[in-house]
Amino acid sequence: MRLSAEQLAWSVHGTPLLSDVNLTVEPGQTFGLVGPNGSGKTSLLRLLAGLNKPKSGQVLIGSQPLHNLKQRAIAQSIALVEQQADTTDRISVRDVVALGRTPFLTALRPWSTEDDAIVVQALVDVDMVHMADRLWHTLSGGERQRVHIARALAQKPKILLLDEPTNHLDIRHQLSILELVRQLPITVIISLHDLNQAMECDRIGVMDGGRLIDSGHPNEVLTTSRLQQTFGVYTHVIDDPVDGKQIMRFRSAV
Ligand SMILES: Nc1ncnc2c1ncn2[C@@H]1O[C@H](COP(=O)(O)OP(=O)(O)OP(=O)(O)O)[C@@H](O)[C@H]1O
Repeated sequence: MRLSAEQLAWSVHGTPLLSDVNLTVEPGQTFGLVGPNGSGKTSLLRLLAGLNKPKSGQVLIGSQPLHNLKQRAIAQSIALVEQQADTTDRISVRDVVALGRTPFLTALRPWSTEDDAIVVQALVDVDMVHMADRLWHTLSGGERQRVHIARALAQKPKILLLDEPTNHLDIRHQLSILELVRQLPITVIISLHDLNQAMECDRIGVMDGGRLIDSGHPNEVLTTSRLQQTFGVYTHVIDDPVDGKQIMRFRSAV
């Protein structure tokens, strides 16, 4: 499903935090959102998920303006994995993931064995099935992160929004989650601080000061001059002798 933002702006107490964001992510694409701390990545993802209301402009899923849809209808299409989602409830890992099925349950369509299977598959996908009966509050940061991703996968979204999903993960789980996300046949927007990992996305958008200042193919967007100007680092680009891909080496802060 296509996701677009048209002339999006957002402000808090009169302070503009996002301005003039125009973006289209085609069905099935993985779009990497990068930018320095405070550049507006989380704010944009929350607007795209319908959690914050734009001050002006609109978000479209397919051809439907998001603001015309009820929360339940949005949740049937879009899943968001936030950076800091927490709960103090005594709830098992399996039950956290089962929450992903909530938008699809009705009196006429109660919980079924199909939902059980979807929950188990989501736990398998993030390598957490062995902890299905553990209580949420006993998990480590990285384990919680993987459970949140499983909850979003159980939602079977057409559009998946992920806010720095790898920030607590060990390297093996970083790579496996990114590989999983890239292979999903759905539209994905993922914010990432690891710019070498972002290079694996189909397209990249760069946020700076609440604006989407550039977007396009990773090689065209993450140039050494962009890294210097926007991220404040001097970078060398080298070719990986194994697969010929470009690797960025960050030498020093500007
Ligand atoms: N509810 C709010 N009230 C006031 N300021 C806010 C609010 N939400 C975000 N901001 C500010 O908006 C700016 C963008 O924040 P945002 O969290 O979107 O950045 P980010 O690019 O995701 O940053 P990071 O890489 O550090 O996670 C920051 O300066 C932040 O302090």
